[in-house]
Amino acid sequence: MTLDIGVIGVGMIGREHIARLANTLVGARVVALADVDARQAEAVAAGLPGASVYPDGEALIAAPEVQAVVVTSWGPTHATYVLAAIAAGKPVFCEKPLAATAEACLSIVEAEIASGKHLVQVGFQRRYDKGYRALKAAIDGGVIGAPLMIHCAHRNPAVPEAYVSDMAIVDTFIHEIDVLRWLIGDDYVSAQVLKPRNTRHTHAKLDDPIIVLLATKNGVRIDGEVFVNCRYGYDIRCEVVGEEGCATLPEPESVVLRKDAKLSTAIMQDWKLRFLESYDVELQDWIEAAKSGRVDGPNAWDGYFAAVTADACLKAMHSGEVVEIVTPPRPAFYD
Ligand SMILES: NC(=O)c1ccc[n+]([C@@H]2O[C@H](COP(=O)([O-])OP(=O)(O)OC[C@H]3O[C@@H](n4cnc5c(N)ncnc54)[C@H](O)[C@@H]3O)[C@@H](O)[C@H]2O)c1
Ligand SMILES: O[C@H]1[C@H](O)[C@@H](O)[C@H](O)[C@@H](O)[C@H]1O
Repeated sequence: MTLDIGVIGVGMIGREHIARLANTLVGARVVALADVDARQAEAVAAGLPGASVYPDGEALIAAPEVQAVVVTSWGPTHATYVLAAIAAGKPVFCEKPLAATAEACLSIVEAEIASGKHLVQVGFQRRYDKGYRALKAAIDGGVIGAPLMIHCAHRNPAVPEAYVSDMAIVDTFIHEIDVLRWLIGDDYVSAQVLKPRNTRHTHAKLDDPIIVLLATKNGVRIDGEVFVNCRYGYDIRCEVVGEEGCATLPEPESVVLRKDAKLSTAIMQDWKLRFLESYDVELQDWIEAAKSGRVDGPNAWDGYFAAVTADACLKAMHSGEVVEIVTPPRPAFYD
C-alpha cells in the first residue's frame, strides 16, 4: 500500500521532506500541498505529478485523498494543524516544535489520548542519527556504567540577522533537550543559563555563546554550549561521562588528508547535510508506522516535555536564576 501524504508548509524543510518523500523514501507519495503562500505551493506542485494544492491546511487535512499529514509550516501554526489531524484520525508528522507553547503541546497530548490512537510524531531527527544511536547503545549496554555528567556543544558557523537570543533555546538547543533525555532515559528537574562574554560576531539582540546547565531526576548534570556564530563549521558534540568510562558521539565520516605538512579532516558547514540520513530514517519510520496504524517515534509527550524544558531555559536565561522544571507524571498512554 502507498501512503498518500499531504504536506502543509512548503518552505525550506517542507521542500526538503517533499524531495525525500518523492525521490528517496519508499511506500509513500505526496498528493496534496498547502501553504499560505499559494504561489509557492503551486510552484512545488508543478514538480510533483498528481499533487493538488489546497487553499489551507484545514482543507488539506479534511481531503479524503489525504491519508497522513506532514506539518512543516511555521512553528506557531503547528498546534492547529496537529489538532485537526487528530480530530480527523489521520497520522501526523510535525516538525519541531510540536506547538509554540507548553500549554498548546499539552492540549495536543490530551486530544491524542482522548482519540485513543497514537497519531503524532515530532521531528526530533537526532534520535534517528546513527552516531547518537551508537552512543545510546553503549550507554544502555552498561559499557560506561551509570551516566554522571554530559558535556555537549551545538555550534553553527553563523545565523541570519533575524535569529535572536530566545532562538538559541527554542530553535537550536531544543535538539539537545530532546536527544539527551532520550539518550539517558531520564527527565530534567532544573535549568540555569550562563552567559559568557559575547563573540564580536553577534549583534545586540543575540547573546552568543550561552551555556545551558540542566539537572536530571537521577542527578546527572549536563552542560550544553550553544554557539551559533562560531564561524568554523557546524559542530555537534556530546560526551557522556559514566562511572566506568566515557562515551563520545562519533564525528561524521570524513576522509583523512595528509597534505601540505598537515593531517586534517573536514568539518561540516551545513546542518542539513549533518543530519541528512537521519531525516530519511525518521520519515521512513513514520511512513511504516502510519501504515501500521500506530505512530511510535518521538511523540506528543516528548514534544510537550521539550516545550516545558525550553520554557524553563528561557526563564532561566532571562532571570539568571536556577529554574525548576515541573511536569505532570507521564500518562500511561505513552508508556
Ligand atoms: N528538525 C529540524 O532540524 C528542523 C530544521 C529546520 C526547520 N525545522 C522546523 O520546521 C518548521 C519550518 O521551518 P522552515 O525553516 O522550513 O521555515 P520556512 O519559513 O522556510 O517555511 C515555512 C513555510 O510555512 C508556510 N506557512 C506559514 N504559515 C502557514 C500556515 N498557517 N499554513 C500553511 N503554511 C504556512 C510559509 O509560507 C513557509 O513556506 C519550523 O517549525 C522549524 O523549526 C526543523
Ligand atoms: O533550525 C535550525 C536547525 O534546527 C539546526 O539543526 C540547528 O543547528 C540550528 O541552530 C537551527 O537554527
